[in-house]
Order: sequence, then C-alpha cells, then structure tokens
Amino acid sequence: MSVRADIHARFKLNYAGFALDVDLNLPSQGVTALFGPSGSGKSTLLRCIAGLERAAGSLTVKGEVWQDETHFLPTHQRPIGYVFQEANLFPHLSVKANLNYGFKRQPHRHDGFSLDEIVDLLGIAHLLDRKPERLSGGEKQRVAIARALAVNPRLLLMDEPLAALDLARKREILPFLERLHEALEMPVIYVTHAANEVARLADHLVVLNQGVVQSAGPLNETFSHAELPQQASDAGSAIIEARITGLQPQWHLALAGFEGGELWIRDLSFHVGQTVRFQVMARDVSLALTADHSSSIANVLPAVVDQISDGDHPGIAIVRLKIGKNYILSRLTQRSLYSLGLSVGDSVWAQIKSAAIVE
Ligand SMILES: Nc1ncnc2c1ncn2[C@@H]1O[C@H](COP(=O)(O)OP(=O)(O)OP(=O)(O)O)[C@@H](O)[C@H]1O
Repeated sequence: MSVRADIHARFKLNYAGFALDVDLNLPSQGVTALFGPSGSGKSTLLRCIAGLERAAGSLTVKGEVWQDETHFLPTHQRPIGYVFQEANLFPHLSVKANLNYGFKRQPHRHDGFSLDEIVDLLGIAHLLDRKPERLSGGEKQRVAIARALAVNPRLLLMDEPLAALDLARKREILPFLERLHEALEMPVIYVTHAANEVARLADHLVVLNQGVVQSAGPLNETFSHAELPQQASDAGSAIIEARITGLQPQWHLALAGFEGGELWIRDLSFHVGQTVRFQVMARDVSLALTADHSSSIANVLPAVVDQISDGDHPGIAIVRLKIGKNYILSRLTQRSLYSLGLSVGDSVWAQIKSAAIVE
C-alpha cells in the first residue's frame, strides 16, 4: 500500500518519569499498529489522538486540524470511534439499544455503514436483544466495536481490544477484525503488544520505545527490523503479503507471488488471485552463495544482504535480506556467517524451508 501522509501527529507530553515525544505521518487507510513493550507510551499516544490527553503539539487528520498551538478540539467533537480493552457497554441496555445509542448520537452525516451492515460485519445479529451480562467476553467486544463504528467515525482507535480475552476468545474475534480490515475505508489505529495481532491485522507499523518512535513504515519493512526485541529470538520472523498465482492440486501446494519472488506454500483451499499473508520464520531461512536446487528445499530466492545484527545468543547472527521490495530475516550461526564471508550489499540465495499462512 502506498503511504499517504494523511494523519500528521506531533505530540510532546511529560509525566513524572516518562516523556512522550513523537512526530508521525500515518496513512489515511488501513490499520496502523502502535506496537512496543509495556510502558512505551502506546496508550498515551492513542489518548493524545483522541484528545483525552492535552499534549503540546498538533494533529491533522485528512486535512482537518484537530489540534494546534492555538486550538484544541475536545474529545466529544473529534469524529472518532474508541474501543477499549474492556467493552464498557451500558449494562442496563440491550445490545440493540447500546448500538442505537451510538447511532442516534452520531453528530456527523452518516455516510458510512448502515447499522444493519455493521451488525452483519461483526456477526452479532443473534445477540441484539440480549443484555451485556448475557454475552461472552468476545461477544461483548464485538458489540463494543460495532458501537464504535455506529457513530460513523472518521478514525477508529482501538486500545488492545483483545488483551482482556483468553486465547480462545482472541481466536474467535480475530476473523471479525480481519473482515473489518477488508471492509473499512477509514483508518484504524490499533494498540497492541502482541506480534501475532500485528502480523494478521496491520498494514503499517509504528514501533514505540520509551516514548519515542523507534521505527515506522509499511508492515513488511518495519516488522523485519532486526532491532525489534523479538526478532533476535528464535521466534523472529517476517510477514509478506502475496497473491496466489498458481496451484498444484496433486501436491496440495499453492504459489504465492510477491514483489521480488514467489514461494510455494501449503494450499489451504486458495483460489488464484487471492491475497494472503504469510510468515517466514528467521530460523527457517538459510543462506548460500550459489543457487542449490538439488536440495529438498523448493523455495530458493535471490536476495541482497541488507543488515547484519547479533542474535539473542553470542553464537547467533540475524541477517536481514532484501528480496525485491520485501524483507525477510535469516537466523544463522556466527560461524556460518563468517564462513560465508557475508557483508551488507552482497548477493546471496535464500533457502526458505517453509512459509506459513498467518493464522
Ligand atoms: N496519567 C498519567 N500520569 C502519570 N504517568 C502516566 C499516566 N499515564 C501513563 N503514565 C506513564 O506513562 C508511561 C506510558 O504509559 P502507557 O500506558 O502509554 O504505555 P503502554 O505502552 O500503553 O503500556 P501497556 O502496554 O502496558 O499498556 C508509563 O510509564 C505510565 O506509567
């Protein structure tokens, strides 16, 4: 996705022992994940965007100034939907009444989804007459998301919407978030510290650390920075968005094409033309100086060494590789790195043992 700088946020805020200092351009479409360790300032930044914190600075959303040196639009006048960790539904109202409350009160012309479409998108039609106390955690959160959409926001803010749910409920709700991701035209800013949520949902990534932006940009590029703490570990990986370009039914394989190459992946009943996201674990990528097609590894792609970093053990190195416009990581021993004699800019062959669809 091309990044149009349609949200510009510049904030400075000081608490005792913590300072937020960011200057960000975010795209006006798709999901931007605010990612980083606990206490890095993700929620504080989201609250600044919502006007819940009065930070110094400015905020422009699609050409509208919400805040600058001279004026500050209060939260209730900002056309936002806000989803918190806890659903915060009105306990005495049915699901339908909770939704209508948002729908009636929306101050702006409703040119987004109809309430029926929102209900359908979140799969909550069968819950409309229930009170919140009779909903599961996952259902409550789906209703809370629907309520946030019912105000027809121009910007949807989500603060760890899955964090309060157990793994089963997270699994249940993620497909709905993915549907939202496909259907929504409005930008979504999504706070999380879960790498798997980033992998599934984000198009754009902002990594915060101690109140400052460590890196920001399109998902593949930003997520594959070897400096991100989890990338040095055995769980290090890259996310690539691709399109299914061919199928081999007799082998249950599908060919996933992306800018720079194509990979065989397991066929999960894909159809040609379908967009997929897959994850390549750094530990599943080995490097060679020549293209060796004699091994059992089907996926061998030409790549350029972009960055070399230390892993989480003195014997381990992480190599970031550029394949066309995409990046992947390779985890190898320092000894292998030494014997290959690699440095930044060198051409290599990346042997990718397996690539899995992000689930
Ligand atoms: N109202 C406040 N007054 C003082 N300090 C605050 C306030 N709100 C947040 N902080 C501090 O600011 C820092 C950033 O907090 P924030 O909640 O934004 O982090 P976070 O990245 O969202 O963390 P988590 O993932 O744990 O939710 C923390 O050190 C926190 O203690």
